[in-house]
Amino acid sequence: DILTHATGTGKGVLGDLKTFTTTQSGSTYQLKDTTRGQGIVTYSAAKGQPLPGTLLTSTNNIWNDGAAVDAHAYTAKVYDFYKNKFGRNSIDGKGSQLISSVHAYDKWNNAQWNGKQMLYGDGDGVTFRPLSADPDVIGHELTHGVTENTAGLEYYGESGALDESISDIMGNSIEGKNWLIGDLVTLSRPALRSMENPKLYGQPDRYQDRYAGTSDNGGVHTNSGINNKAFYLIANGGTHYGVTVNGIGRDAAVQIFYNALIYYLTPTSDFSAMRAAAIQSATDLYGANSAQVDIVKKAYTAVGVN
Ligand SMILES: Cc1cccc(C(=O)O)c1OC(=O)C1CC1
Ligand SMILES: [Zn+2]
Repeated sequence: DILTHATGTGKGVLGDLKTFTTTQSGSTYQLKDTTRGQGIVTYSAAKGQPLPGTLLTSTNNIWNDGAAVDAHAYTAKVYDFYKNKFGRNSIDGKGSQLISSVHAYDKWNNAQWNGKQMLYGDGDGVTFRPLSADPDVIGHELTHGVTENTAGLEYYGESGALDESISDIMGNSIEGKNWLIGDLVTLSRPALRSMENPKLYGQPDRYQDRYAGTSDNGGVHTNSGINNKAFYLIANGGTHYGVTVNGIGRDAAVQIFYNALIYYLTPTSDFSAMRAAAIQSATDLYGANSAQVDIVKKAYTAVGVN
């Protein structure tokens, strides 16, 4: 069969109509976008099929699986963000295929990068709705893949919290609005995490209040709040524990963190190394005596990281 790309239409989980790129193969359409890197391919892993599950197809290019529509359309949005803003071609920089499986497991309140692909649960309808419905979730999961291919931050303790924070920072920058993570998919509360006020959802907002226990790989989803707050202060500005920081905007701030990720962070980087990496990236971009470098220093001082 001759394979040509086509434009599919469908409603996302929240009932919003969207268009996305599909592949026509004879009289069938596949949820496969061959116009981006080596492809964006979206599967259904319903009923516990072995991953990635069943490639989604349609006979008329009109799609009614909202979770799949969102996963496919938002993965293209994340791909375009990395390509257009950072010149990065997919997770590995070489256009590697972006594979997503929706309906993973049973009422799974989780989203995951499993080292090879993205997985999205449907949620149980109490805690979460289907997790691919929020672009910051897709940006978060795909960024775990980018981090693995770059700094390789170890997923434990402080380096693990940085891995989590970098994923939140990229996911938030891709969504490009508010400072909440997962706000479109959480049902039992307004959001999963707040970068503006981490304490709203049980995260520390300064280093001295960090979690030092062993649960959740040493608190990777808890202590990420400290670095998320530093990003918020650099991007938006604010006064935190008496330290006032002027914001430089989300767009400039995320460039500092992407450069830190690909040039300076290493598998065992801790919070202090994150501060140094962000200062060095700002120095590279704006000069040693720039206002931006001073803002980065102030933000990390505000969250107690020196
Ligand atoms: C919902 C969830 C549970 C456990 C791990 C993750 C994880 O990917 O670390 C997860 O996904 C997120 O945090 C996304 C950003 C909302
Ligand atoms: Zn994560």
